[in-house]
Amino acid sequence: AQDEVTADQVVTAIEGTFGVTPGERRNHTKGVCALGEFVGSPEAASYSRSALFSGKPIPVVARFSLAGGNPKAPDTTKSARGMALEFKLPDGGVQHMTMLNTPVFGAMQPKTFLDMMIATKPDPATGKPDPEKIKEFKATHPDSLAQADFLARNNPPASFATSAYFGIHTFKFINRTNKTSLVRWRFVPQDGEKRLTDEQLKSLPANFLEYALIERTRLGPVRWNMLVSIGEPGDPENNPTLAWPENRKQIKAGTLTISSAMPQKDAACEKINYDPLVMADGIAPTNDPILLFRSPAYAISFAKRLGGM
Ligand code: HEM
Repeated sequence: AQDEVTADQVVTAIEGTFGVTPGERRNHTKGVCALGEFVGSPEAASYSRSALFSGKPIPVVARFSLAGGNPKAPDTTKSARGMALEFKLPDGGVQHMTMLNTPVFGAMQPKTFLDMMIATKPDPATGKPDPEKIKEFKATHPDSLAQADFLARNNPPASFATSAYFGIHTFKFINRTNKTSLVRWRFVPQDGEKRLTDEQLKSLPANFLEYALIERTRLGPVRWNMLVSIGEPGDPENNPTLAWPENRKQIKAGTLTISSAMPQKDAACEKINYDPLVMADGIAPTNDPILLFRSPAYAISFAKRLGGM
């Protein structure tokens, strides 16, 4: 049954597919740290009483990453990119947002994610995943297709600074009168969305994203608009593989400014567990089974890497 899948099983399967880099994240292993701030808008404050939307600058510790447990994954890999944010609120509270550059996720239930890890495990004979197993996985897991399709059709970003990042899950905003709104958020780059060309996919070296972000922040701050869509009755609430209709009411909830970036070793983001369920008053989770499953999986990965495993 679906609910028999444990976080331990899934982290073990990630390790089986990608191997283990001791002391490092089991997933999104390759990444870069960054620092900045967020300023929320009054319109967002009417939907959420979170201190995030007070209008005062909120310090942010960010991490940009490549999906997967390979610390040497080429930056041209057609996998997801991540942006994780830790907001440090004035009252000492903390808010996390841990996002991908795909509008939807590739699993409706943890079992699909587990089966994907098992199906993509390299065959010892070839060192590559078995195409037959991947075919079989896709045929039996239709909830995996939308994200895979997005990644196949859209080349990876040319820079972490030229990508949009999506919260993917539905969350709840709760305002001062206790009114709850279902929301989905995304961060859209003021530098514009720019992807690698097919030519660059073939010609670029394995490592350029970290350097490009550090160089970009040296030229001046990098900004994203935080956009929030307000859900309507019937919009999928617990299914991160389904997008919402395009015409939902959308507000600008704030501006993220990244002012510096640095290699992750010994930097502020390295020892953060960007558990997406770390939330402050005014924002709350839905019952999305993937969202709820992430927390224990990240805790296992975090405990292992802190222990040098
Ligand atoms: C069953 C679903 C998922 C599992 C099992 C999973 C597992 C993991 C694990 C084990 C880590 C490393 C945690 C650490 O050591 O700190 C991680 C990191 C990450 N995950 Fe997930 N994940 C899932 C779904 C998602 C989804 C839906 C998103 C985005 C909406 C996402 C975005 C990220 C990002 C951006 C990171 C890197 C965070 C950082 O920079 O520290 N993951 N994931």
